Amino acid sequence: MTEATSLPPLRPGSYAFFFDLDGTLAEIKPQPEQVVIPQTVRHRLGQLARLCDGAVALISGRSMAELDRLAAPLHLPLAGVHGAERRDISGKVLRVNLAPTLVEQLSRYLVEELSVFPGARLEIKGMAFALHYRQAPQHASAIIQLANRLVAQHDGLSLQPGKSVVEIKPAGISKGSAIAAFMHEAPFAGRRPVFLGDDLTDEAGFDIVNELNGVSIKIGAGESRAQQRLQDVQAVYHWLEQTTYQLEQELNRLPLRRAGNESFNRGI
Ligand SMILES: O=P(O)(O)OC[C@H]1O[C@H](O[C@H]2O[C@H](CO)[C@@H](O)[C@H](O)[C@H]2O)[C@H](O)[C@@H](O)[C@@H]1O
Repeated sequence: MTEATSLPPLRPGSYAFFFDLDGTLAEIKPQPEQVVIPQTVRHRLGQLARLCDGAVALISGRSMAELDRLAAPLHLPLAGVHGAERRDISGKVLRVNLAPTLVEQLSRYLVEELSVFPGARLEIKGMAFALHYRQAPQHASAIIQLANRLVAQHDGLSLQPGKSVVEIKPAGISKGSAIAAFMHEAPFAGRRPVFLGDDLTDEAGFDIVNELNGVSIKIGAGESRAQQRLQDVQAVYHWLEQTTYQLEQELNRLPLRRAGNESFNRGI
């Protein structure tokens, strides 16, 4: 895996950008609600979206409501809850839901079961449940076992391990299928996908991006199927700045090139 540098220059408008959130656009924090995307980074994302006709999406384990809150005032195409919900550029939303009775039953069960592990936290995301143990590392294996047991008992559920968290989500969804769906529709279709992510859930995204001859970038240490690596979130911010600058320069050069060609054609 190589260190990620700038993207190979392509015709402006050739790239589509997909960003994971926690650990990629925002530093990991002790609690999920402490996370922020710095204002300068949101500004840069907006600039990038303008430079590529809106082909910039967030692909996250968080719910879309959370993503909108964290990215405000941007209103980007989104895939939330590891791909269980998706909003396209026109605002159309698609969701994979669990039966309401199952959600209710699992919520009640998990609240009770996690209450015996001080520091553990349950995040209920509608169709998925994140069992956080960042503040209860001594209970990690018991919490993972609990999640495993539940998934084994219910068809239609699957496990998503992450950073100090194990999540229970609908089976058959992934960040990879969310990116693939975006790549079939405007303004993403026909472009080369670039995806940055830091965690296990992002590997499915790297797979599809690799298949589509795109650029996959792993943030931080650890095994990955991504082609390139950036050291940390600060390196992502630097990469984003460089990439936006590069695209802007390429776009700015276009009218000059055309003017130059016209002069050439007219023999001036
Ligand atoms: O796919 P992502 O955008 O990376 O989201 C993955 C999960 O991120 C959040 O949890 C993680 O970040 C928290 C804040 O830094 C941290 O406290 C926690 O330990 C991490 O697991 C979020 O709470 C989850 O819902 C996301 O699925």
